[in-house]
Amino acid sequence: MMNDLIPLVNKLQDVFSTIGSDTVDLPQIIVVGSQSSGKSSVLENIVQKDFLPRGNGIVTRRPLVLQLINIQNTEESKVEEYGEFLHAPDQKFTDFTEIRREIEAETARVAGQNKGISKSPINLRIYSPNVLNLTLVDLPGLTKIPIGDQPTDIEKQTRSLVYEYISKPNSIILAVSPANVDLVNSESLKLAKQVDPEGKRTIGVLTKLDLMDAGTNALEILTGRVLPLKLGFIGIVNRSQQDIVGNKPMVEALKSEAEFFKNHPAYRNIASRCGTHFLAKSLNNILMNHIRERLPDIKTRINSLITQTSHELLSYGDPKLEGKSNRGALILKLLTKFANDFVSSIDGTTSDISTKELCGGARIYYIFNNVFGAALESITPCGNLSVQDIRTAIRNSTGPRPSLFVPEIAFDLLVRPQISLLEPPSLRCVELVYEELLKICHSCGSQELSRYPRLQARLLEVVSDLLREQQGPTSSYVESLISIQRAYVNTNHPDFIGGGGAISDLVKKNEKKRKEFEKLNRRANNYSNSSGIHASVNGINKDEIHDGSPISDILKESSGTRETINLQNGMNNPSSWAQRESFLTYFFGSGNKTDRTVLPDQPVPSRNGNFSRDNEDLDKLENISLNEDTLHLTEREEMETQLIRSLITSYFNIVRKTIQDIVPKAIMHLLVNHSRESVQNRLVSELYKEELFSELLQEDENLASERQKCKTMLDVYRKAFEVINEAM
Ligand SMILES: Nc1nc2c(ncn2[C@@H]2O[C@H](COP(=O)(O)OP(=O)(O)OP(=O)(O)O)[C@@H](O)[C@H]2O)c(=O)[nH]1
Repeated sequence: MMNDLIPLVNKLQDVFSTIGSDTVDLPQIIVVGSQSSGKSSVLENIVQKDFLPRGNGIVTRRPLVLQLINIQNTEESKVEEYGEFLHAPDQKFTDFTEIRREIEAETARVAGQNKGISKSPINLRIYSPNVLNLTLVDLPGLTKIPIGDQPTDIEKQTRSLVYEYISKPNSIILAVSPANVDLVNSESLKLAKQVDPEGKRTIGVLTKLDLMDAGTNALEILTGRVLPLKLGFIGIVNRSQQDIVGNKPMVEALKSEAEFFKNHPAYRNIASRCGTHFLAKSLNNILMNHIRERLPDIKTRINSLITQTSHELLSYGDPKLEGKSNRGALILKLLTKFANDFVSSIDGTTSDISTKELCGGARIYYIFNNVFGAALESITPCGNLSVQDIRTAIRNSTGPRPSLFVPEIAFDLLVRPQISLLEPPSLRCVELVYEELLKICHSCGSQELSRYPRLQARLLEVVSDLLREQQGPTSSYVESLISIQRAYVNTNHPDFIGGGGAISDLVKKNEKKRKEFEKLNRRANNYSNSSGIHASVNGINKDEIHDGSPISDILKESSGTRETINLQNGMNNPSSWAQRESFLTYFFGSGNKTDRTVLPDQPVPSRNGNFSRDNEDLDKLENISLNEDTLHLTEREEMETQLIRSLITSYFNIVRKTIQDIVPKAIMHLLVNHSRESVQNRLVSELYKEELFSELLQEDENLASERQKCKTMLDVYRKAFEVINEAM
């Protein structure tokens, strides 16, 4: 069972190499060393074959994933040693020189001739009775100076490649250092220390022990007294350059190595823990234990990858709905999903509600309450009406001769266009909601739907058409809501300040005040003209008028202070009370529209401010509004203007309230709810047609390939899981 672990990881390695992903950190031994430290020699010794490229400069320029598989000789026959590349699975390399050539060719193919390095690994598997099961990754040697046409940042590139491999927590670092160089200068150990500071997963390999200066030895290092590594240091003697040139056979080299340790005075006692054979055995043990330790975690990891990837695959579409016979069901499903998304977005029940901005239904309510509300509020009821406009209206409604009820006609005349001011914001409100609905429908849809861009486009088209169809009638309806308000000016509205009831109340109140005042006045006279009492009477009266009387409210709303002062002065003067009352009744009658008080025929001011009973030429009268000197108003005109303003404001506020209330209701009913309720039916009736199916379900190429990739990954993970399950 233990011995099956390395082949198991080899299998996993192969499985994962097909997708070129390192989503799973598999246990493997990474060989790291500076150039000429003897890396290749160590590997060749382990394999007991010459098979690695040799030469000057960096020879290893791509990671080499070397899987060693032990095969046993049978009693009858000796098995054949051979190598196999993952990139050429059908080729069996029995000649190891061919393997070297293939590595060189494959390196050049991807990394170029004598140039830089590449991250993409070469996978080589060697079957031999002389190897123990092992998986090693040989990496480019750490270099300092670029040579040939190597890129100037070759050192950085190599380092980052090495770093990438050794920083994975499941990898074991085989740090090769030559014994004839001070250990503190070992590049491989320096790098290993960065990713494994406690030395838990680093094995030190000391090469070139035979090249150390006479009288020196590495016993201190090999026994772990210089640098404590949990997995220890192992001393090695590889073939020298001379041996290589002289083609010294591998078997001979291993023999010489064993002799070296056995006979060396310093290493004699630790000879059994030195040399290539011991290294291979140790690595095999270390790797097996390591795999056994990591396997449960790896299994869990693969399991979660399966879940994750199945989920992702599902997001591309239900595999049960694949195939021609299921096209109808698939379209229906996608239509329904789209319609449901649209509805739940409006209802605010969608699962992925944005937290960054208002959207969907909430945004529609925001439009109603804030945008529309603010737009209506910002209209000043008489903002665009000058004193002159009002007086011109009064004069125009008077005609050539001053007649009855003139200011009421003027009020009517002036208030209608003011009501029209409510139309643009109301129509804008319809537009905003329409745009929001369009936005909602653009945000509906899923990964699955985006797989079918034509269907998606048609869905959007159909819903946009539906919305557009509804927008027209909604706007017309809202327009007519404003027209309705303009059609009849209801001065009897209970909230209207000029309403019959309100005015008669005002008149009654004023009458009461007048009587009280007269009573006080009489009493004051009885006190033989005591000046102190007079003052107090006047004081009381003034306060009362200022305090909450409807007319003073009207005045507060007015903008012109001059008019206000005039009117108030007039009211403070008891003698003008009768005149004031008749003035109010003149405007509004005595509370009964059919029974209006007729004002005595009074003179109307002409353009030069004089009263004239003569008939004026109509044309001239119209021109008055253009004439500067007409701005001089009589007291009476000021009062009229002021009152008309107040009436317009009061009436406008009533209409505005109604519009603010009714327009959102109309939009909800005619545009939002209607689209919400009919979207599903509309989509089905427009798109659920057999003859459209194949066109609508044309897949997006990119997404189709993404989905395929996802499917392949899932297959790989499932296979890996199976492999582990069989072994555990
Ligand atoms: N005498 C002796 N020479 C060695 C030993 N190890 C390696 N060499 C020599 O050192 C030189 C470099 O060895 P390689 O195995 O090619 O070193 P490398 O680390 O793989 O070098 P690159 O592939 O260039 O990164 C060769 O000439 C080897 O013969 C050793 O233990 N003793």
